[in-house]
Amino acid sequence: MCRNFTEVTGDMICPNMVRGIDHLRDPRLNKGLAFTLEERQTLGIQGLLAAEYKTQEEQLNICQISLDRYKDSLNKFIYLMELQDMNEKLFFSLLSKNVEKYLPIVYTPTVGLACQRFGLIYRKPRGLFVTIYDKGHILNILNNWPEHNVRAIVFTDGERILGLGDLGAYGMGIPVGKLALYTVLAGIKPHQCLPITLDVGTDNKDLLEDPLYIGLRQKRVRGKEYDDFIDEFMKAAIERFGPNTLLQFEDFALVNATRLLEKYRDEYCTFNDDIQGTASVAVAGLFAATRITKRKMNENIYMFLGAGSAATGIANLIVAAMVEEGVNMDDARKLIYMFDVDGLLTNSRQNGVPDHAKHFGKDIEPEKNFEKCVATIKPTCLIGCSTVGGAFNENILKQMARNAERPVIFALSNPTSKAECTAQAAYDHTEGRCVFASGSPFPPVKYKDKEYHTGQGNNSYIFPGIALGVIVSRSRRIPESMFLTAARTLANFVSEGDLALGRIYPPLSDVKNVSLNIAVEVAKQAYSKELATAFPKPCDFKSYIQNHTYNLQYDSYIPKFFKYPKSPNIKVKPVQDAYKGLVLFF
Ligand SMILES: NC(=O)c1ccc[n+]([C@@H]2O[C@H](COP(=O)([O-])OP(=O)(O)OC[C@H]3O[C@@H](n4cnc5c(N)ncnc54)[C@H](O)[C@@H]3O)[C@@H](O)[C@H]2O)c1
Ligand SMILES: O=C(O)C[C@H](O)C(=O)O
Ligand SMILES: [Mg+2]
Repeated sequence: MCRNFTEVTGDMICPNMVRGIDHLRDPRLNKGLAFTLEERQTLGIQGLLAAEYKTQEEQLNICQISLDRYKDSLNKFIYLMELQDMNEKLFFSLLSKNVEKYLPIVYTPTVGLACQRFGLIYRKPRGLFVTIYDKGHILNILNNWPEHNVRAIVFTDGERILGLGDLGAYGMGIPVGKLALYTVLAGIKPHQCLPITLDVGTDNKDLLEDPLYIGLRQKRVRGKEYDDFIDEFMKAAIERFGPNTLLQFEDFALVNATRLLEKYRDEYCTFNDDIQGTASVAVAGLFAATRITKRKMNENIYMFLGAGSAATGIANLIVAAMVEEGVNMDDARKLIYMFDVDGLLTNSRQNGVPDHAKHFGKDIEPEKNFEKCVATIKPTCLIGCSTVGGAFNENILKQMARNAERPVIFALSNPTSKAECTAQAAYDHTEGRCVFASGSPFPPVKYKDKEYHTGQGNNSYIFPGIALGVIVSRSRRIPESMFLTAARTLANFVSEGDLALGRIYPPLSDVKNVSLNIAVEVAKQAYSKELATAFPKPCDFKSYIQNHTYNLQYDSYIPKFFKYPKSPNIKVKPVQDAYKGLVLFF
């Protein structure tokens, strides 16, 4: 039996005709043993499956049992990737069912390990690899992508994968993981998402010598040739998929991240997740923390370890938040200190202040000892975006406990091994008085017989909702104000119960609702700023957006008008319990 794809799925457009067997081979159509007998017979696939019928719920239980059998997190990751390649709805419904349990596998920290071992676990390709040698015909490569209705691209050049450094083409795990979260946390349809790795080589010596490496085996191309390549990619992306295609920069190194964002933000529908998404989630956490510390945003002194993409993104949004609350911009900047690999950002230090962080250079004596800075400057908020695991040592944490009654400590570097301190260390060395968040999840902390559930200050609370709002409104651009709005929306979701548990973010199980609300605010802003291009403007934003999201439930492949002809000679008899739902002919 042949049918059109559009007819089958309702929203996929594909000129190819779909045969019965394609329902087993195509992960978007496959339901495994959940094909009813009627479907099996209608599609001509009866006998290609075992006789048993299983509901989606039963299949989910089997997946959970299978996953629980694996002790090694990388094996869990491989299982989930294979599930995604086999049965997309089952994959996404499994992740949605228990976000707290499965996010740490498809996302940080396990995705970091998966990227490091990408050559070993690479089986079925997912996403596009565009290499520097495709320069001049990138559009042709994008034309090879079989989906036409792509609305969002997450792309990396693999140079700063989490805090793990240059992983070259192995970085593909990141855009794939981010886009899985687009669907799980915001309900964006999977076929509208495209992960891309821009392969310009790698400067990672180990990878260049790794026999398993799958990318270009050469040093990174830099300078004009790199810039021209990125330029051609950006142009080709919108030529192929339309002018309002969302282009999310992910895990670019500091040398490129800020300058590329500045170059493209007013010309394309683009944002840098590490700069802007991170800023938004961190500021949301700081907003929520004010309810515990009773200090307003401008009653804090902020100290960053790391002054790269994430740190300066956060610092700039903290300033914007204070300005919105009536604080003078210069006064706001004075409250923020930064410390990078060369020491405190002071105007008189040897290498000067890097351009991207120039607003935060201070006219004080240079200092290379971070611990000393924490003791003399006495920050009340300490924010780690340095990629240096364990950098917030016992002395530093104890000093923070002296600096404030309720010190705020964010260890945002990923994956877990790169976190500036663990949740347990933060509580132990601040007598349980800290307000803590980390980029990767930590298990609950016990301090003096009380259990605390610390929050995950990760941009995953932000980028899916921003993307959903941008996609549904077809916004032409993504102004900075959307990230501040997203931060306020997220902070409003933090309940008194969360705060009592020590959490300044809502539980991960609420993220879907958070994303929906962020999307509503983002879309409203797109219309009010005349950036939206989807018309007519919706009356009820929430239900409009909900109507555009992915349905996790299996589709029925029996067209409504189709009545399966029952032969009078066939006796239909329901079989015993083991064959629940399956009707066999005897
Ligand atoms: N939680 C989140 O949502 C989130 C979001 C983005 C980035 N991050 C994490 O933050 C980290 C940094 O990301 P980025 O994009 O800012 O990277 P980046 O390369 O742009 O910046 C790293 C910064 O750390 C500084 N640094 C390096 N070694 C240092 C040392 N020994 N002492 C002091 N400073 C040092 C560098 O000078 C630089 O300023 C990564 O681990 C990343 O995973 C987390
Ligand atoms: O990927 C993450 O978990 C967050 C962030 O984008 C990062 O680069 O660390
Ligand atoms: Mg990132």
